[in-house]
Amino acid sequence: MQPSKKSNSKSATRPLKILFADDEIHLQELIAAELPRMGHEVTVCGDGTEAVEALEKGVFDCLLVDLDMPGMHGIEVIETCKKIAPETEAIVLTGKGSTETAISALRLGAFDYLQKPCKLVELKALFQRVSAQRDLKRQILALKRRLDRAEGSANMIGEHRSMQRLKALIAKVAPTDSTVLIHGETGTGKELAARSVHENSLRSEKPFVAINCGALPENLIESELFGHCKGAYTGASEHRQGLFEVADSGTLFLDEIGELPKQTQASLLRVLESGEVKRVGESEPFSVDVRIVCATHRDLPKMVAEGDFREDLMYRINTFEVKLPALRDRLDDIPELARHLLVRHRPEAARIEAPFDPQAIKQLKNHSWGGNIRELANVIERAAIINDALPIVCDDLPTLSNLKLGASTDALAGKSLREIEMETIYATLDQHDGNKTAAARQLGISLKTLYNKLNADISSRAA
Ligand SMILES: Nc1ncnc2c1ncn2[C@@H]1O[C@H](COP(=O)(O)OP(=O)(O)OP(=O)(O)O)[C@@H](O)[C@H]1O
Repeated sequence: MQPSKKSNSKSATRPLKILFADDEIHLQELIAAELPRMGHEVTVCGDGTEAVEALEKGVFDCLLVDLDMPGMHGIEVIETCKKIAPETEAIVLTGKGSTETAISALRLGAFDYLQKPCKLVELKALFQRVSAQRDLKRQILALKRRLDRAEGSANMIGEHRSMQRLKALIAKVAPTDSTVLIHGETGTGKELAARSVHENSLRSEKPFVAINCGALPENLIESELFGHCKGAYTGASEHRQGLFEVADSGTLFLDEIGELPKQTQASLLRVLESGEVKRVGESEPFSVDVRIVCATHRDLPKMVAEGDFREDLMYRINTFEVKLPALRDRLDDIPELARHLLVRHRPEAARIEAPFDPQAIKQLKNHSWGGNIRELANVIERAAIINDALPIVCDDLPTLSNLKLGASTDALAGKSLREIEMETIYATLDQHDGNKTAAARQLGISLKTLYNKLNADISSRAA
């Protein structure tokens, strides 16, 4: 989707899909001609039964319904509408003297009522309110989902060169509508980076909606992304908006995109290319204006080569790729990060010059941080629970050997120190895919010492 020109949608009335039901022919003709002129799409029905059929089949933003119609009464239509499509706003048209019935309609959840003969300007204003109300509802929904995952602001801590480069890239790409692909190991801050893209974009006032593509069963993911119609499958008892709709005019963050099932990859590609979404079970697509940010810890080109990820989708999403550094490659950022994470639990840490004892910082800097900042956040949270005073000291942290080797002392007993040392060296090399410079840095020894130890080990085995 390339919606840049639509991003001025902050105050404009969003085009609505309106269902109109009235038995008066001249009104049907008027509405069929005038509503499209206001920019809306309208389906006209001559009675209540027809309106209910239309509600069963499609999704509407708004139902405009007369009360006194032959056959099914308007009130019944509203009742049915609230059952099968609770998100559709109902507006009642009443003749003189039926104000009481209109009030019953409001009690049933109707949005408002208009008395006949009504003026087009009144209708227009009402649709503006419906549109604003729907925007608000979407935002609330998105906020609720965000709140569930609330983890503070999108402020990315880190002054290491790699972080400075990353922040500069985000600042450049954020105001555009380009799709961004964020690559990084687990816990490196991919979601935070995605939020930062959103918050620095022109869409910052609009919803930011996140979904972990690996967290939902294959049969639910399409419905979660694109929505579904009532009856689309067993258990779909009402129409439901998908996240593309919820994120409309905002940003949709597709976390762990590499985990998306093959079939959904095809559907997603269609949506990204056409800018149109079709709810599961619905035949008519509708346009959405969504900026996409994806993230993965997987090697997508490798997945493509192995046939697990669509090549065309990869090229569609990697327009702008950013890589998040692992925490072990920016250990100097640890003091600031640790303070930032501690403030979440102990606000007073923000005002203290040294909320951590220097030895504790040293211990934190010595660890390999396979789980990156998420792991650091857990260690800090645990420390904040153990120690209710500041500064945090070494005793409040898990012991370094446990952290570093990830092994119990039982597993080490019976081995010589030399064996343990070599096991640690080989495990660290494995972690760094054989990169000796990175392994030596993490082990806290020089590259030369690492070579000496490896050579000595090889010679002793050969002897
Ligand atoms: N640069 C940063 N500054 C401050 N906090 C950060 C930073 N990066 C990550 N965090 C924090 O670390 C935790 C993990 O971050 P986030 O969820 O964004 O990582 P992720 O890469 O998306 O994780 P996963 O791979 O598990 O999905 C969060 O609490 C987040 O706020």
